[in-house]
Amino acid sequence: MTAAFSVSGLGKRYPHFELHDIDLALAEGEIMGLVGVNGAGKTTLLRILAGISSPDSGTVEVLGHSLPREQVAAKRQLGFASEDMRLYRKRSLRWHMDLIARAYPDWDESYAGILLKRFALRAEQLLDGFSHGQRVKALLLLNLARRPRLLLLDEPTTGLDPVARVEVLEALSDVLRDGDRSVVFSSHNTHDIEQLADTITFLHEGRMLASCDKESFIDRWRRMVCQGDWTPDLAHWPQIAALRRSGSVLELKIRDFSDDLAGRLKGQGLDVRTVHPMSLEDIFITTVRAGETA
Ligand SMILES: Nc1ncnc2c1ncn2[C@@H]1O[C@H](COP(=O)(O)OP(=O)(O)OP(=O)(O)O)[C@@H](O)[C@H]1O
Repeated sequence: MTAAFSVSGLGKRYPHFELHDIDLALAEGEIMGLVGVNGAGKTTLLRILAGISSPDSGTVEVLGHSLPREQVAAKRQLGFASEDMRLYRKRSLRWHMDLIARAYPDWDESYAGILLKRFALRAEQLLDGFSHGQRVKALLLLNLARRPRLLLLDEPTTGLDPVARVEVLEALSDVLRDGDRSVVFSSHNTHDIEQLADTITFLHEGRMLASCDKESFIDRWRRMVCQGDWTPDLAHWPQIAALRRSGSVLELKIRDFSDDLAGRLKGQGLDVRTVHPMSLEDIFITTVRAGETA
């Protein structure tokens, strides 16, 4: 299968930040969610994939095109939307739609019409009068109606009200209905990522902490509530990513969960009372705090 993108040994240095040695790929037809705290490097990675910024090391291939050499061909087939992108405030949305329709032969006017209705936008209104959420939706419409094979979205749901958020998430999942289109989006909202993404990538301080398909990701983690005394030996168990004590009750956050764990903990004097799945948010916070790979 062709990769929507693949990067290898990717590095980018800024005076106070470095993206370190990222190896990452996404199969066509899939959605990847990028999770990371402020300043983790999500935008930096997206801008490199969009051909807006060049890496200092490593290789980047987007839709079979090697960047930066073949970036014109790649850019024709990818869409990139981020909050800080400028639209012409004194022009209408219709004016922007016509501009993009002239530049991109794959522009789909009937899909643009559907999105206008879905996002409740008025094509003739000047961008000047758009609210933040309407601008986000306008930017998405302009990108989605181009029907790009790869859509790169930097925090597409930030600042949207709950209804608008769901509309945007639904529009994104619609993108994938027709086959080999792919999406990479960043978000602080792990619920959005959990809902939409096939593959989840954690970035922290410019490093990739983890990347894998959502089901395996969530399946690897558990929260276990145990009764008993903590023994120093347990501190060396790699599966225990976090511990909270309240009297004789211990709450353990477990990575690489296996069914034999309860028996092994029993051998250390801990009775496992309950075992719970963990949300993506909990997994992310635990991973970042543990400072290790998920
Ligand atoms: N052009 C630049 N010059 C210098 N430093 C930069 C530049 N662009 C990004 N950085 C730095 O790189 C780091 C990562 O920024 P980036 O925007 O990629 O993070 P992010 O994960 O998208 O964060 P946020 O969630 O806050 O948007 C930050 O410390 C930022 O200051």
